Amino acid sequence: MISAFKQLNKIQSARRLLATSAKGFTNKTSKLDRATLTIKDGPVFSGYSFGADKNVSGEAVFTTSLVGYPESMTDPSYKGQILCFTQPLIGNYGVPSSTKKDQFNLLKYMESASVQCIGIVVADVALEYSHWTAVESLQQWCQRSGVAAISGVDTRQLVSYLRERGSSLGKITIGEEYDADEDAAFEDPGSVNLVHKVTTKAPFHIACPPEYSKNVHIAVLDCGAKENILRCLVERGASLTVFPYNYPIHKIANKFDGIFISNGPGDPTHCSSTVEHLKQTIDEHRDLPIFGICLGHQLLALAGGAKTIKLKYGNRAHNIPALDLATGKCHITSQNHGYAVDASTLNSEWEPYFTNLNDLSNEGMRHKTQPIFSTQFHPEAKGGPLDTAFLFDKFFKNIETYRATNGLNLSTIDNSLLVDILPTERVV
Ligand SMILES: NC(=O)CC[C@H](N)C(=O)O
Repeated sequence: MISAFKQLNKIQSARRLLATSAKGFTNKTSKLDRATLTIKDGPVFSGYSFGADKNVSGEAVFTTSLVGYPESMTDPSYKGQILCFTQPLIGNYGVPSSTKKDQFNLLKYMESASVQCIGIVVADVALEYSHWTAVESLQQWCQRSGVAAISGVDTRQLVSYLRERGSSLGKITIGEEYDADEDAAFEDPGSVNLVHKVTTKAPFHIACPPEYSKNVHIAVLDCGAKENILRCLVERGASLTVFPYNYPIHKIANKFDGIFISNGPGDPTHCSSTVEHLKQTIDEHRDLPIFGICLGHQLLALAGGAKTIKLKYGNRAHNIPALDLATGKCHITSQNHGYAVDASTLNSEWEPYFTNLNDLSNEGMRHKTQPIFSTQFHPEAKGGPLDTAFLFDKFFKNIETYRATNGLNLSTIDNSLLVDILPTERVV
């Protein structure tokens, strides 16, 4: 099998070499170096490096999103992965500022301060770009960020393989012809606790500007929260205190109006302390609103006694249909996940909330008697459609009800005190 792949790849790389030299794979100043993408026990693709001069290894996954490469590449859930774009031309609108902030002191264009995937794979890279927000090219951004990037890959062949065999380990190596037989071990980012790498190292506080404030205070468990999730909470009127993912949140949950559990990278079963803390929070604070997204959904499910599974190749796209089991409506959703909740393991206290209409996997759940719900998809989008943004409003509605019944008894933390004593940004 492997030698058949090698044979095929030799022919393909010879063809590609002819095609690319005919096109003159150069930018204004330099010729692109050769690079190789090697899939463990699978095909080898030769192409051209337009990123960092660095060999990387990780899980190779693909997204079918058409736009949003800056958002995807800075999404902490992609930590340690090699991301293949099926959209054949990537980079044509350049890359916006990675430091510019909005009125909430959140990054305006990016989902975190740095690129999180370790490498990208594209069929064709646009070395020239044009967009009013762009400050650099994708090539410049990858080089500056130490991210390996390979173009000239037949991404249709790669994705056919990954769909057939499932997500696989891969390597991008820079330089002349590369011999896969001399390969060192492939690194499996799924074997380590990736959340530990992306979570804030200490609590920080985001104060809601007075013109937006509804005096709501939410505790966020940061498993690698996307910036736009934080924005969706703050712009609806909440101040946020953001905690490391393993913070014993049950001990102080009564000081907040609600708990939010974020997205994040890797296998949810690596976060056993979070699961334990959530279990206690659910048991001890029975009317406290809780909302989880993606990894947050999976952790809540584990806390509720359900199980998670690894999907064959995951769902990474901006157009995945999810059936709302409460209303019978279909929403188009943004997704990025490799694991899923096994809905058949939800106990009688929980019910499925949404179902994926492509592969029928679970897309959300809700508690039957407590104000707790969660989604596998990303209602905050960035990139992707806003069909399910109403779920943030639902969380705030639950908070309103909670405050109406518990307001006077709530032992809240003085917001102005937190502004004074906590940092205002993620602690790295
Ligand atoms: N976006 C996410 O939070 C991803 C969750 C989890 N790491 C998965 O791959 O399933």
